[in-house]
Formats: sequence, C-alpha cells, structure tokens
Amino acid sequence: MEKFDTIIIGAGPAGLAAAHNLKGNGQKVAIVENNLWGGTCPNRGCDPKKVLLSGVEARDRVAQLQGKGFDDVPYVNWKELEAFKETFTDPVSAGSRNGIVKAGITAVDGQPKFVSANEIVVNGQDHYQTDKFIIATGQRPSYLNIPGKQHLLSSTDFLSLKKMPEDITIIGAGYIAFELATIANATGAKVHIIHHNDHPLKEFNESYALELVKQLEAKGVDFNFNIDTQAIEQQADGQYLIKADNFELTTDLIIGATGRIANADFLDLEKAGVEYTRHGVKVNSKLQSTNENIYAIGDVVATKQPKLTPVGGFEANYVTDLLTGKTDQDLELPLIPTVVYGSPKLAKVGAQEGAKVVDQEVTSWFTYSHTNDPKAKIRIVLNDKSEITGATLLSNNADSLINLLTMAIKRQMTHADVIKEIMAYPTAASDLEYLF
Ligand SMILES: Cc1cc2nc3c(=O)[nH]c(=O)nc-3n(C[C@H](O)[C@H](O)[C@H](O)COP(=O)(O)OP(=O)(O)OC[C@H]3O[C@@H](n4cnc5c(N)ncnc54)[C@H](O)[C@@H]3O)c2cc1C
Ligand SMILES: NC(=O)c1ccc[n+]([C@@H]2O[C@H](COP(=O)([O-])OP(=O)(O)OC[C@H]3O[C@@H](n4cnc5c(N)ncnc54)[C@H](O)[C@@H]3O)[C@@H](O)[C@H]2O)c1
Repeated sequence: MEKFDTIIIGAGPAGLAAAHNLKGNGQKVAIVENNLWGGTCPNRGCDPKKVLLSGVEARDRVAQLQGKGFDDVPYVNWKELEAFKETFTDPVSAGSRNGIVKAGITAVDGQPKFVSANEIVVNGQDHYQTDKFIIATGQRPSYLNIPGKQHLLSSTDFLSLKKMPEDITIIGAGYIAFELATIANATGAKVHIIHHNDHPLKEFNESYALELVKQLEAKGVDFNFNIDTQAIEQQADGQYLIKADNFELTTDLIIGATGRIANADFLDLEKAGVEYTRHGVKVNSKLQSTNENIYAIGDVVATKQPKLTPVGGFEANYVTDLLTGKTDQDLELPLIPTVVYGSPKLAKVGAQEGAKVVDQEVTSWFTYSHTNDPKAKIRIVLNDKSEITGATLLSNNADSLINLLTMAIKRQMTHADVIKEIMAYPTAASDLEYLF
C-alpha cells in the first residue's frame, strides 16, 4: 500500500493549491477527485458565470446608450455565448489533472472513504495511507424539500442551458439568484425571483440590496417576497406550477438557489473521528478538524467566513505553512471583499458601521454619467481617526473600486491620505476625492 506525507481530498481551487504548495515544499502528495478536476469555480461557478456576464455587460453598455449614438439594443445569442463559455470550461478538468501529474503529484480518480484516521480506500479497492489529510471537497446545491423538488434545477444546470426558456423562475435571493437573474434577463427571458422573506442579499446593507432589486425590476425582473414555496407541479403542457399560500406562478423552468450544503458526507469521516454538520467540517483556529491530523479548507469548512475562491486559496497557503513548519500561528483571514455580479454590481468590504458614514448617490458624476449608468451609489465607513474601515458600492465598476478600497482599508488610509495620491483621471478612483 502506498504511503504519502499528505493526501488531499477534493481538487477544486483550495485542494489544488494545497497539493502544488506541499509538493513544492518537497512532500510526497496525493490528491483524490470524484468529479471534474478544477472544482466548482472554473467548471460550474465563478468563471463560466463571468464569461456569460461579459455578454450581459456588453449588451447593457449599448442599451444604456440608446439615442446617444446607438439605435438598437443588441440581441444576446445564447447558443453562441454558451459555446464561447465552453471554450473556457471544456479544457479545465484535463488541464488541472495534467498540471497535477506534471508536478509529480499522484492524481487519484474516484470516490474515497475513510477506513481509519490515516487510511482511505478509493472506489472500494485501492488503499492509500498518510500522516495528514486535507479535506477540500467544497459544497453542492441544496434543494428545497418540497413536493415536486425533482423539477428544481441548479446553478450548474443554468450555466449549461442549451436554450434559454422564455420564462424562468429562481427560488432564493442570494448571490446565485441575483447573478443568474441578471444573465437570464439580458437574454430576453422573463425572470421571476421568489424569496421566503423580504431580505434579499442579507449580508449587504439593506438599502443597497433593495436598490439593486429596484434596478433589476426596472429591467423587467419580477420579485416576489415573503413567499414560502410549498410545492411544484408539472402541467400537461410541460410548464411548472409553483404553489405557496395565496400564490401561484406558472413558469417554463425553475432554478433552486436557496443555498449550498457541504460535501462532508459520503466520506465515512466518522471512521477518522472527524465531526461535521451540513454546514461542513468542524475546525479549530488552525483549521484542524476534531482529529488534529485531518485539516479542512475552502467551502467545506463549517465557519462563517464567505465561501469564495480566494478564501479557499488563502486557507490552502496557510495549511501548507502549518504543515511545513513555516507558522504555528492561528489562521487570520485578511479583509474579504465580495461582489454580486448583477447589473449594476453590488460590492462590500470591511465594517458596515462606524464613527462616520458617508453615503452618497453618485449617478450624475462624470464616471457614471458618461456611460449613462442608471444608478451609482457609494457608502464609506470611517472610524474616529477618519480612517476608512469599510465600504459598500453599487455601480457598474463596483468590482474594481472595491479592491482599491480594500487596499486603502488595509493601509489604514484616511480620506486625506487618499486625496494625496495621484490616480489616473477620469476614473472611479480619481473621483474618490469628491466624496468627503
Ligand atoms: C454559481 C457559482 C458562482 C460563484 N461565483 C463566485 C465568484 O464570482 N467569486 C468567488 O470568489 N466565488 C464564487 N463562487 C464560489 C466558489 O466557486 C467556491 O468558493 C470555490 O470553488 C471553493 O473552492 P473549494 O476548492 O473549496 O471547493 P470546490 O471548488 O467546490 O472543489 C471541491 C472539489 O471536491 C470534489 N469532491 C467533492 N466531494 C468529493 C469526494 N467525496 N471525494 C472526492 N472529491 C470530492 C468536487 O468534485 C470538487 O472538484 C461561486 C459558486 C457558484 C456555485
Ligand atoms: N459573486 C460571488 O462571489 C458568488 C457568486 C455565487 C455564489 N457564491 C458563493 O456561493 C454561496 C452560495 O450561493 P447561494 O446564492 O446559493 O446562497 P446564499 O446563501 O447567498 O443565498 C441563499 C438564499 O436563499 C434563500 N432561501 C433559503 N431558503 C429559502 C426558501 N425556502 N425559499 C426562498 N428562498 C430561500 C436565503 O434566504 C438566501 O437569500 C454564496 O454564499 C457565496 O459564498 C459567491
């Protein structure tokens, strides 16, 4: 039976980063994957979504300039856009696996199960031993447990739709719901969002989240709040009937976007003394599970940190440093900026309240008015020393500006420090001096 220094389970961004790092530090490493190598982000998450959104952004940009140099709103050819997306996704799995093999890491395909705290069996036949394990198996969509749940499709299905239906309903109002609604709306589909309460995007400042709702409503998205979906029925014509108290909606296709569940089951983790829930593997401040030789990183970790690709990568680097003796400190995550890729985009970082809050609509500023953007808002939080400690942005360029503000917060910059800098003009960054 082959023995390794570390075995990693799950070859997504977190697991792959850990494997390459540990190999680079001279370890004998194996990594096991039971599906597509590369994981969620490049195969069925961030990257394919961003390619589809690039089409939306191009269309929106022109749509905003109707009568200002452009006459027609371009039609999004879904089939071609999907084919373009596939040029990115198709090579991912083989490319990621080849990268692993080329690096001299053992690539194992199949379903692993723990036999003991230092041994797994893959596909019930091949046994592998190690001193340390890293669990990096991510999450999968969780479906509402209601009659007719078999009719629910997931974000993965949406990103590979061969044909965009005329009428599509998304249940949930988190990141995935807003992003998929934005894409479907731009293709001309009628989009409905059904949400069980009236707090969409609950991690964000409420007025900014509701402003994004308003902007999408203006583009034709139909929001239905305080609707607790109770059943889905397929009708004779193939359409679906969504039922709730005093509510019915007929639609062509339904996407469930009500959250994700950790891939911690199916591993027989009990045999290794590793505790987990549907939120993930329980870890301490060093990402050790209830078995100190078994670590967990990325989306599968049961902590409150946002489940994002750069977070998984950061944790992979941290655990590598722990396992190679470069640190013995607890994990300290840096500031984590997040973006909802809607139209416009909603972004946030850091503190949401503080000694002073500057909250300003900036739609009429040159940066936003020269592209005729429908709405742009900036909310900056400052502490009692006037240092920037947090921000929420709603605009078409919120994804770029949030990274700049993240750097400013990290460097404890005050407003005075920001205006001392020379920024390229005219840009969203050069505008910052007008804010205070
Ligand atoms: C639609 C969508 C859009 C997203 N957009 C963004 C975005 O814009 N920005 C961002 O930062 N994040 C985004 N995310 C989140 C991002 O994809 C995840 O945070 C990231 O992929 C997590 O990396 P990971 O390695 O922890 O897990 P994953 O990428 O999920 O990888 C886990 C791997 O483990 C494998 N696996 C699972 N179970 C087993 C098992 N039993 N045995 C062996 N292997 C197993 C899986 O097949 C997978 O390959 C998005 C997610 C989705 C679903
Ligand atoms: N741009 C990004 O960075 C990005 C994009 C997509 C996904 N992600 C990651 O993936 C994670 C999962 O995304 P998600 O959108 O599935 O989860 P989420 O937790 O962001 O949203 C789930 C939503 O479903 C709602 N919900 C729960 N039960 C419901 C019910 N019975 N009826 C109606 N609504 C219900 C919740 O209130 C919530 O609004 C995110 O939290 C994020 O970490 C990130």
